[in-house]
Amino acid sequence: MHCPASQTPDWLARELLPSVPSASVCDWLFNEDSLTRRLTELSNGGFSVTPLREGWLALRDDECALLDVPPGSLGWVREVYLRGNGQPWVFARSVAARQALQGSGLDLQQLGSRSLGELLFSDQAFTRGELQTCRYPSAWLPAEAMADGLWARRSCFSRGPLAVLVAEVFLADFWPAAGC
Ligand SMILES: C=C(O[C@@H]1C=C(C(=O)O)C=C[C@H]1O)C(=O)O
Repeated sequence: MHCPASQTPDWLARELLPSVPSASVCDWLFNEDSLTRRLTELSNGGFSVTPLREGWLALRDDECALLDVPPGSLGWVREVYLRGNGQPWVFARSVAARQALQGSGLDLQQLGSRSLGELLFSDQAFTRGELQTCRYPSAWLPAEAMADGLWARRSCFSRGPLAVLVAEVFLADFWPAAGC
């Protein structure tokens, strides 16, 4: 799905943000620990993952740029809700280019409602790249979660030639639950 340039977000590292969010928001945007672990703690064990859409799709321009593959490259796309006590707290979109996945041994297609984080954080061979943030385009969210100006973050988990780009959008109901 080609997105007009006006919609392609400007992902920025913390030090490049024109205005820095509150300390509590920054903690969620830039903390490098597993979000699965943190949401499990915040929900007192009430964490769950709901797959929304998965499949081989053309990756978006901002994804291709970061993964350093040609525009329109095919990749595995996994979109999920991360829920706290049943409430959608985060919309996550994780992608990996098809040619990098093939032969990598990483089988994203079998994950289902297990957390991708359990895979990425249990394998010491994965290294996490810089965390970047943006205000996520509302049109890229599921209809029921659409809202302007939601904070998102993304980072790339790499293992040799394989790169998994994980974007996490904090939904409106998350911030009151986190006490922010
Ligand atoms: C990278 C992590 O995995 C989480 C789990 C995801 C999934 O199951 O699709 C997506 C985004 C992540 O927040 C993590 O726990 O930090």
